[in-house]
Amino acid sequence: MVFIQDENGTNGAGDVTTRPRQGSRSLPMMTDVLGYSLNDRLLFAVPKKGRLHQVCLDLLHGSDIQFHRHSRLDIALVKNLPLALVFLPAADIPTFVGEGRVDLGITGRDQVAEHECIVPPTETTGVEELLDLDFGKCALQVQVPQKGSLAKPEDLIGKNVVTSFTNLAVQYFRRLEAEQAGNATNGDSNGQAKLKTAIKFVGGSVEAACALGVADGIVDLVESGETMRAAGLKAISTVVSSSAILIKSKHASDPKLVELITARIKGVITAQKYVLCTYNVERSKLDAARKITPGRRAPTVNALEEDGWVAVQAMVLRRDIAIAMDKLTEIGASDLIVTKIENSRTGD
Ligand SMILES: Nc1ncnc2c1ncn2[C@@H]1O[C@H](COP(=O)(O)OP(=O)(O)OP(=O)(O)O)[C@@H](O)[C@H]1O
Ligand SMILES: O=P(O)(O)OC[C@H]1O[C@H](OP(=O)(O)OP(=O)(O)O)[C@H](O)[C@@H]1O
Repeated sequence: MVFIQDENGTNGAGDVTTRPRQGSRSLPMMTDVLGYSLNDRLLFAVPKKGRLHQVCLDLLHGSDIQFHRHSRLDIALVKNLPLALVFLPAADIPTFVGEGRVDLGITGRDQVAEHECIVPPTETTGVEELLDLDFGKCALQVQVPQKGSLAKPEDLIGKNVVTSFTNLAVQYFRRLEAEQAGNATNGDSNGQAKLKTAIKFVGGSVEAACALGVADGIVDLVESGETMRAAGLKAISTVVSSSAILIKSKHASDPKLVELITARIKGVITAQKYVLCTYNVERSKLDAARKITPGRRAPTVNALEEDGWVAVQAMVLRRDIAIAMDKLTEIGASDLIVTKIENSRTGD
């Protein structure tokens, strides 16, 4: 049972009934709960747990998407927009959005790739990527024990591989086996020889599988590499590179609201990526200063009361700001101030 909560934060159990949604779809919908209907609301799926959960909540907060969610409830109505949040496991979000049951979602690109292995997108189904959210960066990698004879992915052919991403792993080893057999294919399973490599599913702590003798190698996510190193593993190949993405259904019910939410989220992501740098510099050094801080379009330059000096303001990538400040200091810039950007609309 999925529960729903009204705008005032009151709890209520939600019946699941079949109702046509507004727009072109006819969908099973949770409706008429405590007098509130979801039919007029855009549905937005958010990871309910795991690595992406808190970052997504912060992103919603930064985008002024206001809601109150009771800890036991998987749906929360948004107070200030015709939107309802649906809290789902990251792995399930591509299914709900891909089938058009939910309009928008945030999940990892790896989860979309895993889903698309078994449910390839068609003209009317599957998800569209709206934004790369620049967090949740990781890579799905083939890993083997540091000590041992396995050195390349081909060495795992015919052996045991453990993963939570069985579809991507099957596709990967199917291609590898076909290549080894001198019969390269696009990885499609139709008419292919039986897979020699055994791909086994585990839901978590995949890294323990080799040490416990369940696997010869694993296919698992790596970010910092700490888990892999601690488990005595090394990466020998990358299956998919991933980050969190905003996705939409091909039948999203309210395109204007989708656009508004995308713009708000993009504003927050951009704000997090950049800082605002202001400083004073001699006008004779302005060209050099411009090269160091070109801004997104161009820096803002204002005359100072003091002759021969200007004040400059420009957005600078957060990761580049220390080097930019070093270089500005070298050309004689002074009064450098770096400010956090709370939110932004950059127009592209
Ligand atoms: N170490 C990591 N660093 C960055 N992103 C990650 C990492 N691990 C997973 N992710 C991203 O987060 C998504 C969800 O993974 P996670 O394991 O947190 O979800 P979960 O299985 O729902 O949660 P849990 O593991 O708590 O049950 C992954 O598909 C991936 O895109
Ligand atoms: O490279 P690292 O920064 O160490 O991150 C990688 C780890 O993060 C993920 O697991 P998570 O911690 O989410 O838990 P899980 O094993 O239960 O999936 C992933 O499955 C790795 O185990």
